[in-house]
Amino acid sequence: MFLQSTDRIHMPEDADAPPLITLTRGAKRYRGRPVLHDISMIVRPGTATALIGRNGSGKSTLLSILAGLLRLSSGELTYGRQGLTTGYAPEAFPGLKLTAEDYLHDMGRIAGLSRAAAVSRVSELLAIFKLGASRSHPLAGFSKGMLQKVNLIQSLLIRPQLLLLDEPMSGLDLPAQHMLTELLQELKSEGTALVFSVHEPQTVEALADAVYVLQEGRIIRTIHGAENLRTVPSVHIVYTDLPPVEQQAVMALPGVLHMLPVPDSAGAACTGLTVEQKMSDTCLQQILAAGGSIISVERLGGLSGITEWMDPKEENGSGRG
Ligand SMILES: Nc1ncnc2c1ncn2[C@@H]1O[C@H](COP(=O)(O)OP(=O)(O)OP(=O)(O)O)[C@@H](O)[C@H]1O
Repeated sequence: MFLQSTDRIHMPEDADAPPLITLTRGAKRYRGRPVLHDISMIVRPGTATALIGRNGSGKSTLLSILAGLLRLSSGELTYGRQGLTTGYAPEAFPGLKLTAEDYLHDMGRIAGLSRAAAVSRVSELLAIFKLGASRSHPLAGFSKGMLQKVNLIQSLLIRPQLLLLDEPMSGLDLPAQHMLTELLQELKSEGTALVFSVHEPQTVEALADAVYVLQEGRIIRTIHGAENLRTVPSVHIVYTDLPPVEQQAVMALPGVLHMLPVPDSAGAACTGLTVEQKMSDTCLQQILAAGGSIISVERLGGLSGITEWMDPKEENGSGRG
């Protein structure tokens, strides 16, 4: 199952945590041809950053740069920690002659795990990804989705501080997508920073704290804050506090996503309530009936304005439209 929206709203992005990655005015040229221009971004621990954009917009190139596999042509990339542990699952993964477990054991050793630790972690992840029965089969005979699972497993062997995933849901069936979403949510809550390219709005909604929209190598839009990254339109209502029983009754209304105390310039104790738009009238009526005063009502952005950058690749053609 995907996490319910209410499960994630209590884990806000920690805006004060020192950045793991700071990219300043990064640019990349391939044989003189510019493919990334003036890219700036900050990635903090325990956050998830989604890169979206049509085919060829530069997402994979940016992820390779963050992974340290490609050099910037200009600009600056700094890491906030020495010895930062990074996992990286590239977009394409080759079918090798090695068996899945031999490959993954080798990758574990390369990542610095002892033999025993590699064997144990590989077994754990093969079971989670439901690949245990194929562990001793050569990767050359694996399906696209099975190869993607092996690709993801190799990126997770060391529980990295920074996890870079290029279209992680690609090729996965729905149960595997749900499982991966939960796994990534767990890693994020443990402090791993996620940066991933994605074409599925529901993955953005389930995980992301920030979205960068890329078009022809430029960031054309950024959206920060999980509240603004919901597929369902929502409304933020600020009202003067109600007595506890009435306050709880409002919280229990269907469609309520988030309730927090908010400061008010007049000094009154106020509550900020985020609610699905279709339930906002009901909430407003209940607040007024309970004696509260409405201070403000604001529609939150939602993902509707950016889903055009996320539709499945197969339907995008060259993506230059
Ligand atoms: N090795 C390379 N040499 C030359 N050009 C490249 C190379 N890799 C990528 N490019 C070009 O860089 C641009 C960005 O490609 P990139 O793979 O980063 O896009 P993307 O957003 O990840 O696309 P997709 O959604 O199709 O995976 C494209 O125009 C692509 O042709």
